[in-house]
Amino acid sequence: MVKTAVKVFVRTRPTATSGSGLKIGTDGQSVSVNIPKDQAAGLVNNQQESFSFKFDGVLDNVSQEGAFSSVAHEVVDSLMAGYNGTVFCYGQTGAGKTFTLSGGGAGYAHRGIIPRSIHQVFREVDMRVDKMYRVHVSYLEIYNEQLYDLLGEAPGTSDTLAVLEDANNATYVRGLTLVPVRSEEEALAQFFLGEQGRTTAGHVLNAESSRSHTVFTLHVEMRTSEAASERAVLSKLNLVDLAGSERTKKTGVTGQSLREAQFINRSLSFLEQTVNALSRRDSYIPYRQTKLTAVLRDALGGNCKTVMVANVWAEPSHTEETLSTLRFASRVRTLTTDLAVNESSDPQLLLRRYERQIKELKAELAMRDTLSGKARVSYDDPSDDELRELHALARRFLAGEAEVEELPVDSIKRVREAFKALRAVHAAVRGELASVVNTLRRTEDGRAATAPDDPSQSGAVGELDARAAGGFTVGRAPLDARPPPRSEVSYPVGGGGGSPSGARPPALAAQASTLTDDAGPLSSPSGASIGLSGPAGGRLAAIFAVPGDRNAVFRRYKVDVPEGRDAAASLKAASTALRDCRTAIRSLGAGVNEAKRRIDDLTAAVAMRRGGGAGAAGAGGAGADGEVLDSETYGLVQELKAAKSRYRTDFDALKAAREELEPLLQAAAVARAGLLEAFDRWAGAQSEGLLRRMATAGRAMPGAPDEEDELDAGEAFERMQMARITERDPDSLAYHAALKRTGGAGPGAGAPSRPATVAAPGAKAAAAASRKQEATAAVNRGAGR
Ligand SMILES: Nc1ncnc2c1ncn2[C@@H]1O[C@H](COP(=O)(O)OP(=O)(O)OP(=O)(O)O)[C@@H](O)[C@H]1O
Repeated sequence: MVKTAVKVFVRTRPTATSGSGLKIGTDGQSVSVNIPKDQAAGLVNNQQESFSFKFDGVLDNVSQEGAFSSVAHEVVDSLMAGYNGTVFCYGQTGAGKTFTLSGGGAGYAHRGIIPRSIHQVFREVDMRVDKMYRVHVSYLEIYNEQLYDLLGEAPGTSDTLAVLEDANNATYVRGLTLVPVRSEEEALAQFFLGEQGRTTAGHVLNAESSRSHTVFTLHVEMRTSEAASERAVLSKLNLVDLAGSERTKKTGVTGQSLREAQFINRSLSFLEQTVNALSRRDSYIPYRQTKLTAVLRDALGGNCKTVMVANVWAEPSHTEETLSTLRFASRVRTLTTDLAVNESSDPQLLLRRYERQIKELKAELAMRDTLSGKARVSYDDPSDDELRELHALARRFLAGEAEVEELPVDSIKRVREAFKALRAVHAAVRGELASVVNTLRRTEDGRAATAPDDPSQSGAVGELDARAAGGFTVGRAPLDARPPPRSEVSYPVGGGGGSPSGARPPALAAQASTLTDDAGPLSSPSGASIGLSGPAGGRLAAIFAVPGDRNAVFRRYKVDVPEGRDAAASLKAASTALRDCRTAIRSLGAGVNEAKRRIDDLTAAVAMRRGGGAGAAGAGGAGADGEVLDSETYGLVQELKAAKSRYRTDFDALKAAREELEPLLQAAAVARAGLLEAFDRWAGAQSEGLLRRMATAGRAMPGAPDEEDELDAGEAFERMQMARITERDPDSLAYHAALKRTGGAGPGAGAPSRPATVAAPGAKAAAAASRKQEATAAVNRGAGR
């Protein structure tokens, strides 16, 4: 932290009248005010005649450029180096505060400190190529002790705004809109827009008097480079235009103007009290007494480089106000602030720091284990292999295998994993049980439905229960045989448990279920229309022009764009292979089931013949165990053997086909993803190209007149005007463009932004809102260009 003195400059409003009593020293820093002795009090009295003050500079007959370079240039420099800054103008009403800060009318030469600061900020941004900058602006108004967001969506609502302190004790306004701006023109447009929304009204002393305090803030975020985003420095520059103090008795104001003047005088008097307390180094500083002092807290005694401009209007009739302003200014000059760069706590930076800390803590734990003679414990996350082992152990542990008496849990992490493993085993066993019960139930139901009295249905040779046999099922899975939730099956538990047909990864299953031979319609939610170029562009442009018809474009992409055609062909090939494999599985499954039914029938027939003693004699053959069979039984047994052999062959073929299915599913999913990705890439490139072309052509919408199209008279004049401005002073182009965007009123231009009559607060807010809406529409129209 560096202690810095608040700087104070006096600026005089030019006056034709002589005898003001204000004298400026030749050093350009001192100023004195002479007050003639009060005749009524007699010639010999104690009334002081001359008051002298010394400041950092007196700006008398100084141009706007001169005022900016004395007052604000250095503050903007330190803003760009990461330091907060505040420039505030103080003085009686009509003394030139708004002229100094915002400028006088739309004249470029008369622009004030705010437009000039914006210009300097963006010039620096352009010059410092080694740094990344992000700039935001905000505009706050304090009117009758209420906060107003001049850049908010709905001007006039102040309920959500509040002055708060952040974790570093810095002041900020919660709820205030921060508008991102990428250029001088954008920032100026926001400034002009905010000016038009001010809740100001005319006044007897000065028809353009500001009856509110305003704070225009430039927020700058700087990083050394985008990639190495660790060092983010945040700084802000507050440019504060205080409402002018006035002696209500002298001006004779009444009604609403009197109320406004009372609020202004009250807040300025609290500002004075705060400055007095700070300069006396009191332990309690009454910052919270008004919104103004709360907002200016950092500027007066916090982390901020502060400059005050004391505006004086040295007419003889205002000598008292001039003296009062100079007195206040000299007290402000005794204040100091603590200056420090505001490095942000970047989340990336924090993450890296925490990672380092975790590493160090782990190393420390390991060292303690070694010192206390404990066996080496790993505090890292268990590897996949370790997890698999732990889950296998959990299964064996639950099965009560003798040699597994306990699970290895030497750290909290492993205790947690052991519980997870037990839960997974439990879920898997429960799933298996449910599926066995369902199979049994289905078999029972099937029997009841087909042959309730047939004893041969009890199952004998080659009973095909795919799950029990460690195989698979063909056909539909029961409704309640869905895989358990993901968390319960996060690790396979090993063993020969049957794999239900739905057991492939859910994501893959989901993808596969949406696959169609031609990749189907594009399910992307975005229906944005996009532009086209290239050989196919002509034909496709019409489709892209229809918002929301992305599917049509996608269909054409697969036909007309070579890259899309290739990707679609790959997907078609993968889908065909997948479909063939599925057909083969279906037909093999049917064959296996048919073979199984045949085996069952033959088994039953053989059993019946044996039970009936039919094989006792005749020219038959010998059974496997040497039993003599009659020829018919022998024939059935041979047939049974052949059926079993066919069953096995079909079964093996089915198994092989099932094994092929998974890679084919994956290949189809990959091909589909590849096609969609290629389409997205291509569509992105097309729309970027279109935007670029539109930008170069200076048009917002396709279909706007081409460069060579004839301009109407207004456009031609506008173009000529801009060319002239560019020729005369290229720096002023942004200023004029921003003025044009916002309706051309300019700062301090008075009507129409400042009505000359006093309106009721509600009417004023409504007028401000409607002015702002019109200007916002103009800015938005401009932004599209
Ligand atoms: N240095 C100056 N050079 C030329 N004109 C000036 C100067 N200072 C002030 N003026 C003119 O004086 C008039 C009053 O100035 P301005 O509106 O800036 O006063 P103010 O202090 O902001 O008043 P208020 O507090 O009532 O808003 C304006 O017309 C402005 O152009």
